[in-house]
Amino acid sequence: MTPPADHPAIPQPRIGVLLINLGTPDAPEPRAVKRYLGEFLSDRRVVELPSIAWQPILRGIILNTRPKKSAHAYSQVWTENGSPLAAVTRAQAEGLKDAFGPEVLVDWGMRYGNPAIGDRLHAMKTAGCERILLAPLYPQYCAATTATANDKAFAALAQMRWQPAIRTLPPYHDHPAYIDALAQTVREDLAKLSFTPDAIVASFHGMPQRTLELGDPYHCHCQKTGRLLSEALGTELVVAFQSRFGRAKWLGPATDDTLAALARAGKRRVAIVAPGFSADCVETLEELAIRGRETFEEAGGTDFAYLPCLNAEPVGLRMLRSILAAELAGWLPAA
Ligand SMILES: C=CC1=C(C)c2cc3[nH]c(cc4nc(cc5[nH]c(cc1n2)c(C)c5CCC(=O)O)C(CCC(=O)O)=C4C)c(C)c3C=C
Ligand SMILES: [Fe+2]
Ligand SMILES: [Fe+2]
Repeated sequence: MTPPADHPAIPQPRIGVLLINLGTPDAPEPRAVKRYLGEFLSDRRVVELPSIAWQPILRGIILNTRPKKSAHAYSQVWTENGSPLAAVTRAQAEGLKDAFGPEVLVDWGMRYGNPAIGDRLHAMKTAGCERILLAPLYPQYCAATTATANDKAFAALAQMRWQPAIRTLPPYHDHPAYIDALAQTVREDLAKLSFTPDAIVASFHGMPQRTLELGDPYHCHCQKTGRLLSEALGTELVVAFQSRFGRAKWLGPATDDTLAALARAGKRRVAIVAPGFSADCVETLEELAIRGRETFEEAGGTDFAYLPCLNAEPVGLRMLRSILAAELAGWLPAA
């Protein structure tokens, strides 16, 4: 039946998959970094302090000191395609473009900065997506990453008259496809090294210790990934937590202390991998690959290798395709 002439246009129904990562500055410059950090560190899921106490510290101290230092870190890893985190997340979305058939649109968005989650959800809805899978690309669940990404998406959906049906990607810290993909890349990368490491470190992003006590499963998810990866590789892994921020107690052991302690204990050859990051970013490429190496060598280490994340490598894309396809079950026509 033809709709009346004044009926709003209704596009062909489609399914959307929105890959979500943390977000990154638009440029490796203090002004852009300040804007990004201002949004990121004002998120009450990230810094769980009352605004009245935190905002004066953030605006009065942190945003006047940190952007310059962080901009320098970003400038050391910036690529011709922009920030590594954005470049890789874009490449992951492009790499999965045809993975689920012509009726599935794969896009990407960032929790902070650009492309904004709300803008991408509106674009997907305009393109006809009546069902959307939100996929925060954090293998280990954390309120400061997974939950806030979903919160942001739901805040955008709250503005829509005709909301799409929504699913969210669960944590995949112990998913066999994820562990197998990690084990395969670690094995292949180790085989390319000119040395055999005395120790392999699995470094995860840190969190305040208090979040573990309050019931966030992040620490347990990281430990489980570490154990499963160690079992898959058939070798011991040293689990550590990086990127300490602020004065509160954070999960430990700290990655920098661990690297120095290994060197001092005579483990002179070390490889380090960051299984909690689905894309290489300033935290892996600058903090681990550059500063981690310096820390290790200053403590007497001789050989250091940073092993890249799964990124948009074929093995990483195969893993994402498999875990996303499982979440689309019942939405996609049976294969
Ligand atoms: C992978 C999980 C992550 C958790 C958990 C996390 C918690 C967390 N982070 C900060 C502070 C900063 N993080 C920064 C960068 C950053 N963090 C993650 C991931 C997690 N963060 C990623 C992927 C990145 C890289 C972004 C990029 O542009 O490449 C930064 C910015 C860099 C810097 O200035 O050092 C800060 C600050 C807190 C406070 C926190 C939990 C409480
Ligand atoms: Fe972080
Ligand atoms: Fe735990």
